[in-house]
Amino acid sequence: QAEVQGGAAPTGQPLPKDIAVPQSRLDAAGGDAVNFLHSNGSYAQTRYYPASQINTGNVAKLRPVFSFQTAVLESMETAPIVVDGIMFITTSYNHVYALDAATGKEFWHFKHKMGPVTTYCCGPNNRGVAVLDGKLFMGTLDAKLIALEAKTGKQLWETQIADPELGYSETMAPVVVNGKVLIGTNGGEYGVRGFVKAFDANDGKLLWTFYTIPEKGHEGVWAVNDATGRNMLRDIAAEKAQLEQKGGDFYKTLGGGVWMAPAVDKESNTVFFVVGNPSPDLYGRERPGDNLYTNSMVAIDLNTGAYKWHYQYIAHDVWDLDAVSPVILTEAKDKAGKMRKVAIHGGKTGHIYVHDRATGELLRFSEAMVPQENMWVLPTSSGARMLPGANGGVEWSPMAVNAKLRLAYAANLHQPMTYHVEESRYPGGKLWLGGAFKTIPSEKQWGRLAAVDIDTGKMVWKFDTEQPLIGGVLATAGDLVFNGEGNGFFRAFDAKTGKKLWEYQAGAGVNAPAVSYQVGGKQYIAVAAGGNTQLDFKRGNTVLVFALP
Ligand SMILES: O=C(O)c1cc(C(=O)O)c2c(n1)C(=O)C(=O)c1cc(C(=O)O)[nH]c1-2
Ligand SMILES: [Ca+2]
Repeated sequence: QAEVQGGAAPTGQPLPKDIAVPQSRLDAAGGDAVNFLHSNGSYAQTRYYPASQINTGNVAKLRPVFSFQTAVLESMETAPIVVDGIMFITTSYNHVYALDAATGKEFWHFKHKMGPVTTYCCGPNNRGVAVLDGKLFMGTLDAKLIALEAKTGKQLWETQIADPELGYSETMAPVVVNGKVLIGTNGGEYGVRGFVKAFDANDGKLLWTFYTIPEKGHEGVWAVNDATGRNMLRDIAAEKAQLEQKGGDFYKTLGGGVWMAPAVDKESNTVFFVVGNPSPDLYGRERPGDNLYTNSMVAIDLNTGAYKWHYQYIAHDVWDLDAVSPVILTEAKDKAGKMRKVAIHGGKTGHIYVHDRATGELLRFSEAMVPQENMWVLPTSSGARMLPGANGGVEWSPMAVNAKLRLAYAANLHQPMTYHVEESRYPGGKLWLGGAFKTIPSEKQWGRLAAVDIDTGKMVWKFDTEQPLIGGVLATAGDLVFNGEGNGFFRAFDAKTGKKLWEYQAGAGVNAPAVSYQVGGKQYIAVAAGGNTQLDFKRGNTVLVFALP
């Protein structure tokens, strides 16, 4: 139940104006070339920004306008939200700042009063706020949802989403729609039972819950192959015998986090998201069956949370290959050449999957964007080498789509790993991997920004980087693509060719998705440079903002 209070008082001063973002503005956000109202730009999450003042012809002149430093020197994954010249950013450990988006002047600073228990697997991250009317919403590491008054930073209410003692925690940016705040959970490394919940934006009351692990039927269809038709080397007979013997009660600890923002199709009233790995990550004997709906795309009803369809990429995953990069809603050709409404996902597997939006039917999967090897070798106690490693392919990094060019842009990793398994029982809300995935020190790691034709699945261009890429992509109507690297380089590319047109050294890892906006008719690009915990890229505490001179 929601309670009003809990948070520390914000420091600073109120905004000089009211923030007013009614539902109509959120609905129109994809065509709004002034603001950036959703963490991934719109409910369709294409991260395609419709302003072209900064474009292929002039981006070489892009230069910093200001750098805003937070008080928290830890990994930054925030997607700034920009409303009428005011920017809202978050940091690790759930601080929120409101600043002038043209000058960097700080208005207020809110610091969440963290509870004693936090159980995040991969860094104390936060990926941003959501906005509706005059309120901001943020999920916290101690598994709360809080609402702030946007004008002052004062906390309006907070509600406990789930029990952090059991491994529940929040890193994702919520999505607000029709008065509901939608949020999932992390905890795939802790034996949670994953979900997406809807809370009332007015008071934080729970409206519905969709569990990503059904109580009955999580064994699925005993799939032999993955989504691309490769045999996953399961011992189905042994799994069936295990299920017979132990029963299906382990649904309570089967994992299936949802830790990136869902997409929403208002026309069909549908919420689309992808579900992370089963628990424990590498030790499959604890959890016979397909482990539905882990490693799947899922569609549910916005009003009720009722199941519509799912498509599972990897049944009975034993490699921590979460489906995680946020779902994008766009259109693409089917095999017969007919344009269809689609939902797409970039996998840790290194494939982009294109689904019919109404049915989930897999229309195509792209060629592998990064090297694959030994798929699907089973983990062993001494370690089995398989590519991609457990971070992907595509990590949580949101992709972008330029529909005019028919291209999806994906930030990839190449990180050779060995997968190790060890017998392991549920440790009661503590980290529960059932083994380990280890990078191979003698093998080179690198990254790849890939542009994939969504109508054919072919990689049209690629730009290889020194370091594995994590953080996400922004595409703009200026035919540009923006992406950062852990070594501090933030770059702009020609969206058609992949030619590097501009770069800037930020001094700390640029491992967050960029955004764009305009103030007073001038277009800006903003990105956080705070490094990344999971890949141990150099930490920083800065949001950098760029514009033309
Ligand atoms: O299964 C999960 O619940 C879960 C959650 C998170 C997270 O919320 O940060 C990550 C992962 N898994 C994960 O597997 C992973 O590689 C990862 C990287 C990061 C990050 O922020 O850089 N988070 C997470
Ligand atoms: Ca995971």
